[in-house]
Amino acid sequence: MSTRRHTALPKAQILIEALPWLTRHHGKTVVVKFGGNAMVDEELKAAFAQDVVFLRHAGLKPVVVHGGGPQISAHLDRLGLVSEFKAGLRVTTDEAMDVVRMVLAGQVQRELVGLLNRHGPLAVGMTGEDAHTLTATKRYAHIDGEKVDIGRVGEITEVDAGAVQALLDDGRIPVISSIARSADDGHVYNINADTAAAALAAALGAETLMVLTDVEGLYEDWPNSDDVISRLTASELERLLPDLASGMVPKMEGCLYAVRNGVNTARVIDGRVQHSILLEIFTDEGIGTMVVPDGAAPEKEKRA
Ligand SMILES: Nc1ncnc2c1ncn2[C@@H]1O[C@H](COP(=O)(O)OP(=O)(O)O)[C@@H](O)[C@H]1O
Ligand SMILES: CC(=O)N[C@@H](CCC(=O)OP(=O)(O)O)C(=O)O
Repeated sequence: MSTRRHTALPKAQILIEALPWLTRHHGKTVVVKFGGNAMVDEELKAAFAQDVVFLRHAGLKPVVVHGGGPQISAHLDRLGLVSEFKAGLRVTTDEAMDVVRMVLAGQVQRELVGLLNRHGPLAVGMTGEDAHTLTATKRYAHIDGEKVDIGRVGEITEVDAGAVQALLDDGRIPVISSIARSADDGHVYNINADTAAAALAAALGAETLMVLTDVEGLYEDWPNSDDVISRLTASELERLLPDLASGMVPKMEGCLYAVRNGVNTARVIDGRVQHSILLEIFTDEGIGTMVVPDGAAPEKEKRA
């Protein structure tokens, strides 16, 4: 008797390719930073939510930290307020801080929670203010050796990951806005979302920090060529940092901080590619740029 050919066989092969990655990541915490520019397309947002829920059902513990730079700028613009960035950070007046908080916690975070919860009672939104998750003091920008006041922008001084961990232990998906409580004056601070994600990944002892953005990864010679660096060590990244342009600076500083503080890999991946998270975690190829600690053995890496 001849064996019947099943047309669905390739699907089984795809699932089997994911098996080693499923085994490797089972029970591990993955912090995913969803950026403003990767977040403006409705289909991409829905696919992002599917990926995160997939991770959760595959036995990983995803945590979402989100930005919303373009959404904040659009709202400020509607109010007739100008957006100014210095050294990649938004100059945040007291008035702008109210808008940042309202847009991140009241709009962007709510939308992400809603998209994730289409798939079940999983996501719980919070900001870094909640349960002392993120505490910060005033941060200054350093431009050409000068200390510049950029308003209510914070430098994270302490992370208490207890509330986030409790949500993970309860099987939830925490969705966190990048706002911190102030250690010094009872108000709140605006934190770059890449920086917030890296600090949380380290505090949670995450396996991976994954930063979604609107480019393929870290370009070797931006903007002159589109060669993406696929893997680099912490020391190699440290040497590159002074030459990076503003948008990439907090991302790569965050990746460096994460791998220097116990996170096994930090990746920058293209959020414009549908299901980029699944491609990165569950396929042999992987996409984007991966940062590893110095001396990391290739077999410990996800792409090995
Ligand atoms: N070496 C580099 N590789 C890739 N992108 C770079 C590099 N240097 C600067 N950039 C810029 O950084 C941008 C990403 O930062 P940003 O716009 O802040 O992202 P997001 O909104 O996702 O947080 C890219 O779109 C690109 O214009
Ligand atoms: C201090 C600072 O610059 N905060 C950012 C916070 C949001 C953010 O980081 O959003 P993206 O990840 O989309 O860029 C801002 O106000 O735009």
